[in-house]
Amino acid sequence: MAKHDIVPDDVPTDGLAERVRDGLRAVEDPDLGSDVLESGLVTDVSVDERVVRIGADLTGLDDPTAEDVTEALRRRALSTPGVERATIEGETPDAGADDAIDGPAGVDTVIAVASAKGGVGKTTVSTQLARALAADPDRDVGIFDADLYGPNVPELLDLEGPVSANAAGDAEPIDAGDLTAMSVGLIANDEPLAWRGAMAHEAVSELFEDTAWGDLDTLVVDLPPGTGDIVLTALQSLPIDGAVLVSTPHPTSVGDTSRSATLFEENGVPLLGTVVNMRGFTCDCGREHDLFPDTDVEAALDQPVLCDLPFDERVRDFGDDVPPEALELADAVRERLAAVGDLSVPDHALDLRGLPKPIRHEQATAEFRATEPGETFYLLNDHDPSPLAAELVGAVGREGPPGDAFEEYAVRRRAPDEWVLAVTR
Ligand SMILES: Nc1ncnc2c1ncn2[C@@H]1O[C@H](COP(=O)(O)OP(=O)(O)OP(=O)(O)O)[C@@H](O)[C@H]1O
Repeated sequence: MAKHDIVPDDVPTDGLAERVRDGLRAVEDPDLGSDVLESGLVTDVSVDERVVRIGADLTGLDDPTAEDVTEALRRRALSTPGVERATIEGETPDAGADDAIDGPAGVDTVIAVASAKGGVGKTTVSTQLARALAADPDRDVGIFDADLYGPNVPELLDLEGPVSANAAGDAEPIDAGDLTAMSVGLIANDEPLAWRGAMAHEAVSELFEDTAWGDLDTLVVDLPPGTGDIVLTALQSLPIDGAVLVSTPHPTSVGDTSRSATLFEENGVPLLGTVVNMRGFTCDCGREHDLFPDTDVEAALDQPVLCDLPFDERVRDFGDDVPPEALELADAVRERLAAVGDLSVPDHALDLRGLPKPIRHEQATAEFRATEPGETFYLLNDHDPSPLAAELVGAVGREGPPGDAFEEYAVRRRAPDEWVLAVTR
């Protein structure tokens, strides 16, 4: 952020926003010719401790013009006596919203359950996890079966269609005891599923979006297996807060799971950990057998093992009692969610969404430089800010004395088009 050359301490901050607004009237809207306030290009001016934030609707302008206007607004704001810093924020309504779905309004947390391969127990784990989370009488929990090629949740929970629509035309989830459930299987009428590509993606995201989930604390999503396009588009379009991976302890399964982990990480979905399914069994004589005692899943995947599930009838029993291992899994998931949890974003976070790309870098660098040592710099973006973060940390880190450099930063995807970066200097 550019600093005002002279900041007389005695310039009062009372009425500063109004004085900045007056100054901005000298900037012309390049499309309409009138001043930027009259034309509505500037949508908001606020001041906090001599830091001015200007909301601007730059959506109709090409990048070079938007850059010029942004620069003119910033210069004008900084030339107002008493202003120390000035930041421009773009309008965000359509920023990056192409395929992204905003979370269902009443759903607090979405947990995805995924596996690298079919048949490793993903549906069993997601269904038992949902039941275990719902065992808390104070929590409302739903399950969304997005596994197009094996939508088995209805079978496990003994559910049948038809699915009815509410007055708004949204699909009503089916009551499944302590849970509510929706499955692509409930709308497919037992027809062979031969969905491909865009059609499959649309089926998953549309059903997710068009389901009347109501108020839920947690929604568990059983994703299709693999790392192909359908999983990719599902994890890019659904508002997932954290993912649980399911693997068997077989070294090949663990190797494949590490590729799934990479896919999730690359898409900014926090990994909560792995469930190692069919870890071992207890024989009739009572002895426990670990099928792959040498496999250190935690080390191989570099993420926590949430629980080891035995190969046992109990795990695949969806009767009245939730298996104790599933209750432990639910505890571990809640704990991990709290640990990786949402980065809460303060009001003063720099919101880069809606700004042309060249301006984003410039503004982020300026604000980051102005962050005091010990303070945390927060930034909102409509796509993964990791490359920008690495650039900031590298460039500004090198400016300080040796040993002062910092490399740690946290990136979270709060929604498909809302990413948060936090760096503490
Ligand atoms: N821990 C376990 N102990 C005993 N049986 C299990 C266990 N986990 C899963 N199973 C059984 O293994 C089979 C496959 O499980 P499941 O359907 O959950 O896998 P999946 O990964 O969802 O498969 P897909 O998505 O390919 O259909 C099912 O018959 C299930 O009952």
